[in-house]
Amino acid sequence: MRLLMRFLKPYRGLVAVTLLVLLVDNVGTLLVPTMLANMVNTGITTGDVDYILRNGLYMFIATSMASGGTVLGCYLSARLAANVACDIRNAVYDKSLELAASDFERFGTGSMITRSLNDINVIQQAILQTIQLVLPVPFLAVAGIIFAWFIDPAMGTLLGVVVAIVLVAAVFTVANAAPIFMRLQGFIDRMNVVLRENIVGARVIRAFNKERHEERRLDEVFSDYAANAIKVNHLFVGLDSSSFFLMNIAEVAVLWVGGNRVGAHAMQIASISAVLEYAILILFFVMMAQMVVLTLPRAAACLNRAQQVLEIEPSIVDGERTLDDGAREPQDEADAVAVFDHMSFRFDDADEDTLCDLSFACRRGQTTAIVGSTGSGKSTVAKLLLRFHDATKGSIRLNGVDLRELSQGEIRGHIAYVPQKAWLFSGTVASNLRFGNEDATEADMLHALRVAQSTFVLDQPQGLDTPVAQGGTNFSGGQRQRLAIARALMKHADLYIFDDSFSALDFKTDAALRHALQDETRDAAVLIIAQRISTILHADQIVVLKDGEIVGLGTHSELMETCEVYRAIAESQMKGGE
Ligand SMILES: Nc1ncnc2c1ncn2[C@@H]1O[C@H](COP(=O)(O)OP(=O)(O)OP(=O)(O)O)[C@@H](O)[C@H]1O
Repeated sequence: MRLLMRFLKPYRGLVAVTLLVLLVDNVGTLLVPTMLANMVNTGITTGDVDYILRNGLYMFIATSMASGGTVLGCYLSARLAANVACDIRNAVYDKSLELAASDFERFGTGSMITRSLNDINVIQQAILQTIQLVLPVPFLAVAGIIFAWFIDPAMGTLLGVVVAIVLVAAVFTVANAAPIFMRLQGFIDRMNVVLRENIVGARVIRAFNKERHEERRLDEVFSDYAANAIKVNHLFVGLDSSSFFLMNIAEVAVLWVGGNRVGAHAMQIASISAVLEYAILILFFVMMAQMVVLTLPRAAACLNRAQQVLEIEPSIVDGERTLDDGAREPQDEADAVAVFDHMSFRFDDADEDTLCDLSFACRRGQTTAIVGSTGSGKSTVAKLLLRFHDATKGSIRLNGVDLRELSQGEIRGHIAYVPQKAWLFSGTVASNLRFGNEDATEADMLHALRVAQSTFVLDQPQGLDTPVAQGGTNFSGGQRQRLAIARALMKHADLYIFDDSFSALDFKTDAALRHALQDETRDAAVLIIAQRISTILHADQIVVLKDGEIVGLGTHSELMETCEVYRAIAESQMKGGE
């Protein structure tokens, strides 16, 4: 609730105007039955045309208030709900970008998608329906009973008793329904996770003939959701029918008691229809409010889930220093761009260090390579440099400043990164390249494409405007890698990181690309993570990792003589046909 208040606060004015408009609508609606009764009881029975015309005008004004108020109220409340939902959605998204990888993993991608889309839609609907259908109920009920009481105190009392009975029944139903709605959101989360896995991994499922197995798994998840949704529908059906039954009973009671009162000359005939209208109006709103209130626990659960994301304290806190603060490595290390200083790192959920006591420097104008068997921690080195995680022991410095003292934006502004899995965004080649530099000219883009050996784009009829599907799936693995490299080259960085970015390239393209890169990155440090020895053969220094520890550091020829692990990797690849 606190969260909702926080997001409603900027719209205080809109909230006030919306409530005022709804009040005008409700007052108009309540006045019409009494005016109609007066017109019949006084105007028509006495034949007073002036009275009928005057009262008709008042009725017209009241009806205009009611109908105008309804239209405007619907518009304003829809606008308010949409704005608040949009703000919550943006806040959740912004927070998800702030979170460190380990923070994000606490929720998982599937749950984050449900929280950002489905949950916030539920909140939006709840805000809208609460304003339109729940908030008017107390006013309509109290004012309607008072109006009926003024027409005839006995009828007012009768209406009060009926409304009280219906309200007690509503409270009872809502209390029983709340847990079912709370569970529903959890099932949606689960469906999202399993569906995502199945859609993304569809080809693997087919390749392993696991369609039946996955169908059963999905069926289980869908059935759980369906069983719960059916319970919800039973509830609504029960509620609907009992509400209409109570409404009809109330109408009969009003006609019965009203008829007797007219027979006893205690009330005039048209007053029965006025009281009947108040009864129907109040009971209809109570019925609708009941339906909405039933869904509020679900909306509260959704709000709570959004709050869980918004309240999480990112485990990576931005520092305040900038790289222009003047700190530099000592004179003899002046060319060091990134320095690992006895750095160790352990994942939160791991029992031992993934990287242990790493010490090496990536120097300006030089290429540093990292090799090692799979799982030895190569990609983790890149992620630490980008501050997706913080070192557990020791430190990493960028241009002489400890990464923990810098903001993530500052760090990433000085690093160009090509991830292991080359991911492209839906759009065009140009829009993907501009991701690296918003102000890039066409000449900049063509240059980056040439360096990255991606001129195949220019052979396409649309050139730079060639469409790119989500993830870049309309390109081959090697083409995607080269476009991701071109995107990184759009940025003028101090450090270029290529995480296994040449693995899908043939040897000729790999060699041509590395040759072109040399000129391009002459003034920067380059870090290449690779599995293939041929890719890093000419690196100025090669770091050999084994189980997260450095077991060799030197050039290719030095390591061939001194490092057994390196020699074993190199020899296995030579035998493999290189
Ligand atoms: N988010 C994580 N939580 C826990 N452990 C992780 C996580 N990510 C990676 N690891 C572990 O850290 C180790 C190093 O992973 P990393 O991806 O750095 O290896 P790599 O040398 O790049 O492997 P590859 O060559 O296969 O890409 C692995 O044992 C892996 O299981």
